Amino acid sequence: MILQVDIGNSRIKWRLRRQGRTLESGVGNHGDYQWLQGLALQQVWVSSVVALESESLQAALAAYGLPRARFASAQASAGGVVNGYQVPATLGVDRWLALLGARQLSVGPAVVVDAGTALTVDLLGADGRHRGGYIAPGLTLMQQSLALKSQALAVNFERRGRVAPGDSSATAIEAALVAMGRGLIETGRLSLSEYCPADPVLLLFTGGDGDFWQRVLAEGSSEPELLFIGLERYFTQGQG
Ligand SMILES: Nc1ncnc2c1ncn2[C@@H]1O[C@H](COP(=O)(O)OP(=O)(O)OP(=O)(O)O)[C@@H](O)[C@H]1O
Ligand SMILES: CC(C)(CO)[C@@H](O)C(=O)NCCC(=O)O
Ligand SMILES: [K+]
Repeated sequence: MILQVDIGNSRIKWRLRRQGRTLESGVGNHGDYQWLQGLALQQVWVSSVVALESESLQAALAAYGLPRARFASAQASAGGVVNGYQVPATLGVDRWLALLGARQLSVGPAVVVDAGTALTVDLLGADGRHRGGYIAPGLTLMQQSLALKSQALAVNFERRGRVAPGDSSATAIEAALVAMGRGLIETGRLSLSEYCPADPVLLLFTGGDGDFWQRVLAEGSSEPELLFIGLERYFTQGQG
């Protein structure tokens, strides 16, 4: 069995794979690795954007007598994708793997939206060139930033995904955050379409809030496993 792990800033997601099939998957908190105990693993493939947590996972694997983790990192190019960063290794590995995953799902131009702690929007041309991207605070982080400075703004909102002007604090905040996120994603699409005016651009959504943003944009597709698809491509195409 191969264990695949996605260590994000908020949580850890994992899935167990055998012969291209998922046997089990789960979500956990940083520092909690008890679920590893007793697993029969041949390999452990990891995407981590939290260095300290990478070390904790490695220590837990050693403690349970399991194989050492192999960590993916952003490359200059691989799997038909060319990293658009000036310093390719500084692109977040989760963004890199989502781009590899996007390439696996589609050969056309794609806007890859990873809506986790941060909301990242990355542009992938039909030629496989990454045309850069955007990093914004995610929905929860944006809401928390208002609450941090004002008690009056510490209100929870329903996630209705509407942008109509609010008639309460909750609806006013939600409408603004939705408009901001939508504007960012649409800006990304517009930038990408300058490289490929004739091609329809595919929107791909992933991350904890991926479904939400897919509904807001009302197009494209929600791909919760996008990072894992990229992780598998990374480690099975010889670049790992
Ligand atoms: N059960 C859940 N627990 C925590 N967050 C959730 C849950 N369901 C949806 N979310 C949303 O997912 C977001 C976190 O997304 P995700 O789990 O992708 O974060 P992450 O992968 O740890 O962060 P990142 O990869 O951006 O560093 C939160 O902002 C929250 O709005
Ligand atoms: C932006 C996040 C936090 C999104 O998870 C991650 O991809 C990261 O830490 N990136 C490194 C910085 C960058 O991608 O420019
Ligand atoms: K992410």
